[in-house]
Amino acid sequence: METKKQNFVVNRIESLKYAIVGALYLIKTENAIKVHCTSTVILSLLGYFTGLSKIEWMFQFLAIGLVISVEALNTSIEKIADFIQPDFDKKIGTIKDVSAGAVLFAGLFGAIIIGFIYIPKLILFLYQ
Ligand SMILES: Nc1ncnc2c1ncn2[C@@H]1O[C@H](COP(=O)(O)OP(=O)(O)OP(=O)(O)O)[C@@H](O)[C@H]1O
Repeated sequence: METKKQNFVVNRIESLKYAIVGALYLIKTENAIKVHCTSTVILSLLGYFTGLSKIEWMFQFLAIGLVISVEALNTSIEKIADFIQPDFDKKIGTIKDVSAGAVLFAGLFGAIIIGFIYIPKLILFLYQ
């Protein structure tokens, strides 16, 4: 029983290692992910200096996490598509377009959340 429990913990740590390798690969190779990481730093600094509330921080990180996660899945789908069909294929094109559409949805709603947080602060800053 103890061995099984240990294996479970070891397996989880192994999986985490693979996930970190994947995340580092994305950061090193994908321009979109680099842009999102830069945006994360900028938004975190902006949040710090504008004094976000706990709820605003939660929504900001939720929006950032949503966009980065969907972008990562989109990259994964693109790579699978390129692997199974390196040549031009209408169906592959649709698969990639749909996957890119998911990123667009996440980005759009992420931007709305960020807008809800910062637009009132901007208005207050400009007119007070
Ligand atoms: N093998 C293919 N067959 C048909 N259409 C393709 C194929 N590869 C790409 N496309 C079309 O080109 C678009 C862009 O594909 P691509 O793989 O270059 O994604 P991208 O968003 O430009 O990639 P990145 O995330 O690296 O910037 C797809 O959404 C699709 O419409």
